[in-house]
Amino acid sequence: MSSKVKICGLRRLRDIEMANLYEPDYVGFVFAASSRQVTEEDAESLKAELADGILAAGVFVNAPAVQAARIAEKGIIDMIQLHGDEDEAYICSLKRLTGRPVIKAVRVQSREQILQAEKLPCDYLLLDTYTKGQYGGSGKSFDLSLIPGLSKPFFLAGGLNAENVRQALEISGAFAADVSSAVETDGYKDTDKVKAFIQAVREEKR
Ligand SMILES: O=C(O)c1ccccc1NCC(=O)[C@H](O)[C@H](O)COP(=O)(O)O
Repeated sequence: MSSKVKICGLRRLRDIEMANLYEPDYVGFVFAASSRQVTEEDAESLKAELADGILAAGVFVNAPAVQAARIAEKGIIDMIQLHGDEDEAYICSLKRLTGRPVIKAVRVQSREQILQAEKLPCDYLLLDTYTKGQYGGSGKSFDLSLIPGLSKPFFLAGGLNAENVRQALEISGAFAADVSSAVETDGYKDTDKVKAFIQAVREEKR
């Protein structure tokens, strides 16, 4: 099956116009502390302009479940992406409150850690690079040989770019490729880089 693609950290109207043009499967709005952080109000305006077929994931780090639930309830996000220390009880309550798919990020340090995370009641994993003091969006890659055989679909993240993404998808067997840093110039999403990344993922289909 062909791989999906997610562009994370959109925060300007022009980012949404770019997404509508190149049609990634998913975009991400970062609500956690980050240079890419958006407010609920920003995200609401951006989602209103996003084409119907593109799903928006809200990215949270140890946020109160009611915050994510409120944003989902307003229709600002279609999926919930958790990058902190959220546990089974937290994920269960979020699913009960929202009924939305949950993506649980793992900042990969070991194979065992990924296998443990697979037992969580999330719909997808997102395997990302462990960087001390940073919850995501580091632009750094990790050792793909740490990824065990998984029955749960997973997003592959961490230092992907248009040059390395096809090989990374082939090696890992990921359901989707997720990118942020490599499709930016000076901290903002760059149309040409986004286009090249999406094309690279989609060429992998052939
Ligand atoms: O991107 C951020 O600033 C961020 C901050 C806090 C938690 C998660 C964050 N990003 C989540 C993502 O989905 C990124 O796309 C993922 O970490 C990959 O980023 P990159 O290595 O820069 O491509």
